[in-house]
Amino acid sequence: MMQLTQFSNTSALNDAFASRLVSILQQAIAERGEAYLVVSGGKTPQALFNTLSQVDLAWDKVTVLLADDRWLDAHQTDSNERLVKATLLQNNAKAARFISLYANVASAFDGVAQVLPRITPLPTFDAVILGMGEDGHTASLFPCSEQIKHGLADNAPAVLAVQPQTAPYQRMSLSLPRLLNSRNIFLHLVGSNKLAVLNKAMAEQDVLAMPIRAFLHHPVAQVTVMYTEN
Ligand SMILES: O=C(O)[C@H](O)[C@@H](O)[C@H](O)[C@H](O)COP(=O)(O)O
Repeated sequence: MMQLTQFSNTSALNDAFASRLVSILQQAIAERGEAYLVVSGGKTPQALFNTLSQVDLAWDKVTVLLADDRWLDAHQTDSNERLVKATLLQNNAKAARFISLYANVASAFDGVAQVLPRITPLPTFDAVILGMGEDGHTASLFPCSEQIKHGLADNAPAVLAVQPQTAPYQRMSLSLPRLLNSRNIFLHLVGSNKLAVLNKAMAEQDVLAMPIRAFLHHPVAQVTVMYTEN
């Protein structure tokens, strides 16, 4: 199920989104003593990360991880880990714990053995922030990849290695069931081209053609779309 929340500009969206996330994380800390926040890389969330990094929160009780990363060491420009460390894990949020999806081996496929034990034991997440590509991928669940059925399967492991055919780098991605195991799921979209992709995803059901549909059409999960045109 999908609920669309529309904002008049990026800063209104980021302010509202940051306060919503803060109340979710605060409630988690109050109830369970810790909070788990899953974020996406790419261009869309960068300004949100900056806003979020400055909020007043018991960040030392928050664990941050990525929905997916490119198989690059954390010093390389296109690494999502680099991005999160440079934008989100700054200011107050520097105190948060970060769990990496990377290991220093040549291939993501070889890295699964090291990354899986970091993610499998984690409890239900408090918030997952997804992004979406113009081909309908989310996290690194790419429609073009050989691994897509594996990543969308009900019994998929928490993480899997993915080789996209239409995007650079091997990826490490959380699977559909691991991402769905969250108290709150958001989809963060900026720009009318992303709204057009969302509308296309809503219009039909084929999840292998557009993996984001597995979230949007899920019979139980509620996906809150945070959207602004610019
Ligand atoms: O590693 C990644 O690239 C992401 O996590 C990916 O799923 C991203 O969210 C979308 O591709 C949207 O990317 P943009 O925000 O750059 O449009």
